[in-house]
Amino acid sequence: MSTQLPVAGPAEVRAALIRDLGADRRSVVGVVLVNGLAAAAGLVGPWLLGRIIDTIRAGSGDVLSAVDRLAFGALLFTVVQTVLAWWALKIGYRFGERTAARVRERFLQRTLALPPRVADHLPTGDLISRGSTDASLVALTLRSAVPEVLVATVHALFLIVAVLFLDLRLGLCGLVCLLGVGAAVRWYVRRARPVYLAVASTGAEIADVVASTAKGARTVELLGLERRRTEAAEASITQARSARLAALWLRTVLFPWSEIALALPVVGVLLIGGALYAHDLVSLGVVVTATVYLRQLVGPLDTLMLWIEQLQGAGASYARVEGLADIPEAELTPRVESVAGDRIRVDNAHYSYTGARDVLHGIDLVVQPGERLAIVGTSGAGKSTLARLLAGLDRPHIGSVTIGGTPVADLPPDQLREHVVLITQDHHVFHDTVRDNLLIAKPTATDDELHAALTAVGATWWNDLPHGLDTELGEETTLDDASAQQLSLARVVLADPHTLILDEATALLDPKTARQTERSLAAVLRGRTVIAIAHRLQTAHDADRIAVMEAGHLVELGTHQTLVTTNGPYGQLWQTWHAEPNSP
Ligand SMILES: Nc1ncnc2c1ncn2[C@@H]1O[C@H](COP(=O)(O)OP(=O)(O)OP(=O)(O)O)[C@@H](O)[C@H]1O
Repeated sequence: MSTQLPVAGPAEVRAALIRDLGADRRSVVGVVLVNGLAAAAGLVGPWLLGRIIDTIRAGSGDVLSAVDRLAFGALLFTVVQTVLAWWALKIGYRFGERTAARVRERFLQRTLALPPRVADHLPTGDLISRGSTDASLVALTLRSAVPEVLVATVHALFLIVAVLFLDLRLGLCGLVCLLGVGAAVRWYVRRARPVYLAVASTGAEIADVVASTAKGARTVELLGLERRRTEAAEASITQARSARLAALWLRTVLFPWSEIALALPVVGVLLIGGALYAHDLVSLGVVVTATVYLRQLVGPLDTLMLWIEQLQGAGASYARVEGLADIPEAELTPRVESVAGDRIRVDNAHYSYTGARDVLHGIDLVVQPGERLAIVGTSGAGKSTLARLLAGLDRPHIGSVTIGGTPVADLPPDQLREHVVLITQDHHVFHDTVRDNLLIAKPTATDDELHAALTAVGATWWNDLPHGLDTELGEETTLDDASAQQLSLARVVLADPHTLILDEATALLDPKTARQTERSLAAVLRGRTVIAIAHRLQTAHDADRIAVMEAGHLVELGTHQTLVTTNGPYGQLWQTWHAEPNSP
């Protein structure tokens, strides 16, 4: 597949948002209802103010006690409004937290469900920035923006409807003056999506360049590529800067324009209301109430403006987070009902990393269940590439690699690890408890099974852990290399695959760690099919059969005895090695 991750379209983002809101619809309805009550309570204060003015102007009866009653009413409703608004926000924030968690979990599940051959080719920086920066922005927006936008929208609608009810002429005047705000928002929203998508993707580009430079730091140093990598980083920073400046420019136009536009309704109503009052067509109290309502409108509209800006950035991030769902079906792996047997077959497998040059040229190989096969060959012969195909981390572009007739690379991760596991020197210990580090291999395992797996690989250190399986690794306890390797071998015991592929599992370890790891490995290998890339000919000697590779071809296949007798490439290698003074 392409190395670019898809971005969801506006319709998909809308659908995802509606689904997320719908999943917690009681809270959404709660926010709207409670806030509606708060907004209604907020309308009473200005209306009572208008009544106070009109009562004073009329001057009949007990003006003072009437004004006192009206003022007390205004105070009471202000308190009610404050309490209701606080309650609405509380429901809203809780809803936001739950929805944010749902979005993050969905992203994580989609990422974990990707088959290794897809995940392995994804741009790491882009994936990381979607899972961190983008997911956080979406979470923050859902937590804060959705409740506040709902609250502000309901409040603004109530105020507009109230002015219209109070006096239709003043209400219409206010609405016409509000058109300026609408025009500002329309202008901004039309331009914002591509600009914010560019901000997010150029940010991811920087992460990609930095991550790949850090990952290949030794190669960069060896080949003297520092200048080229620095230039690549500078180019991506320049692109990110232009994208951010474009976003900033949109903001510098939107905010001053909307500030001016927000003042217009008050000015308009004061002018028209003043003229109507001068001709006795409206009372002073109504003009004051309408002005206060429209003045109050600035609060929610300001909030909406601020969030519209944030929503554009969050919308772009939502599109990136949801984009993972758009990876074509063909790239994903449906569950395979059953795999018929444990036999591994490689038929005419051709593979190319770049699409230009094949590094494997028509490999044919059958590995019988329970067999120990060693793969030998000079550096660059294609041993590791073949191991990746056998482990389902990639698929050949011509030919096939199957287990029990099913293409290995078509198995979803949880099914794949029940059949075949590739063991290299790369083991990962998560900053998590020992239990959770092990359960990723078999989520249903009991504590007894976890203990048994650790014991099987000789990881006696688990007895000394301060909190047993609940000990946090990386915080309370750090594991040395041999123990970390044992932990990952215990995962293999739990996954219990019938086939193991070993690629440099101990080649670069220091002798003490290597010896310890080899002992642990021996326990794991028992009773399984083993395909080992052999760096020492002694390993090949002990195997049932040996496959010899040269320049991407499988040139010999047979038992040690046959190959030595034939005296082909392996026989000659064996003789040379035997002639060396320190060979056994
Ligand atoms: N990620 C990659 N991108 C492009 N080419 C690659 C990549 N990995 C390996 N190759 C090339 O594929 C060919 C086979 O490499 P491979 O690592 O499979 O050989 P190997 O026999 O395992 O070698 P070694 O024993 O040195 O690990 C080599 O020419 C190598 O340069």
